[in-house]
Amino acid sequence: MAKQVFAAGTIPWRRVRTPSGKDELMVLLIHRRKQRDVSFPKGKLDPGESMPQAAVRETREETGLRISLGATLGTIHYELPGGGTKIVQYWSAEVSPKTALASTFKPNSEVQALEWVAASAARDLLSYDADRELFDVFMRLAAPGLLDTFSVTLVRHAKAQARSEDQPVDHLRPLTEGGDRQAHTLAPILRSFAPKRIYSSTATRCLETVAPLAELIKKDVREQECLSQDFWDEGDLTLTRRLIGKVVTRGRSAVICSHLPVLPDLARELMLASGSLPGEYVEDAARLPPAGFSVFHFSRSRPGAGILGVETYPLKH
Ligand SMILES: Nc1nc2c([nH]c(=O)n2[C@H]2C[C@H](O)[C@@H](COP(=O)(O)OP(=O)(O)OP(=O)(O)O)O2)c(=O)[nH]1
Repeated sequence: MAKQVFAAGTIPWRRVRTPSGKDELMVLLIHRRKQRDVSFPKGKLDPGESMPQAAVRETREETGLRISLGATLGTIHYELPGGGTKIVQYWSAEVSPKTALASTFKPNSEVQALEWVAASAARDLLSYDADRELFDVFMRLAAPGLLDTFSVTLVRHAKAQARSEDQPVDHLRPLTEGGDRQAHTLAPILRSFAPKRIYSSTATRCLETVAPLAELIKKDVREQECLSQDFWDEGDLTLTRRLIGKVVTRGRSAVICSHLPVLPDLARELMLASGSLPGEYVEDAARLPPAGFSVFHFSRSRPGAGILGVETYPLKH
C-alpha cells in the first residue's frame, strides 16, 4: 500500500472590531520558509499521538498560540511530491484576545511569518487547492455565524474487571490495568477540546475513567446517578433528558462518561436538545468500544441550529 502520512492542524480565527464598529472575522495564515508557501498551522503526529493532540501541539509550535479545538472541519488529502498520501485533519480554533497577547511566536527556521488576514481575503492567498477546499468548509460555518462552538463528548468507560467473587457488585467493578492505561491515554486527548465540566455515572469504572482527566484539568467530577446503568435499567429518562438539556443550554464544553447501553439515549437526547436531524450518525456515534468517545459540536449562540459535526474515536490502546 502507498505510504500514508498523518498530520493535524487548525484554522485559528478571531473577530476584530473595525474602525466603523463592525466585527470582522480574521484567520491566521503561516508563511513557511523552506516551502515558500502560505497555509494553516499543522504538522505530523508524534509516535502514539492522537490527531487532536497533534493539532493543538503543532498550532502552538508554529504560532506560539495556546488554543483548544473548536468545530471539526474534516480531513484533506494530497499526494506528496516524493510519493505517498498526506492525510491532515483540521479543526477551527478560536483565538481570544488574551491568547493572542500571550503568543510566544518568533520567526524561526520553519515559519517565517504569521499573518492575520480578513477571512474574505484569505482564500486567494492560500498556496494549495486542498487548503482552499478546507477553507470553504470553514466558511460554511462562518457565514451563518456558527463558528463559536462548544462540544459535548460522550465517553464509554475504559476496560473494567469482570464480576468476580472478590467484586460481585457490578457498580463497584474497577478498571483493569489496561483500562487504567486507557484512562490515562484519554486524558490529554480530551483536554484538547477544553472541557469545562466532567459528568460521570456513579459506577466505579466510569469514575476511574475520567479521574486522570479531572486531575489534568483540575476539575471535580460531577457524579450523576442518571448516567448509571442501574438507573437506566429502570427505564425513566426524565433526569437524563434534564441533564443533557442543561448541558446544551449552558453552551460550555463538557465530557460525559457512561455505559454502552446508556450512550444511544444520551446521543439521542443531544440530538433532540439541539433540534438536529435524526440519522444513523447518532447511533454510530454511540456504538463505542471501551474508552472510545464521540465529540458532538454545537453553536454556542444558537445550539438549536443542530449538531454541527461529530467525530468518533475508537481508542486503540
Ligand atoms: N501544506 C500543504 N502542502 C502541500 C499541499 N499540496 C501539496 O502538494 N503540498 C506539498 C508542499 C510540499 O512540497 C509537500 C510537503 O508539505 P507538507 O506541508 O505536507 O509537509 P511538511 O513535512 O513540509 O510539513 P509538516 O507536515 O511537518 O507540517 O507537499 C497542501 O494542500 N498543503
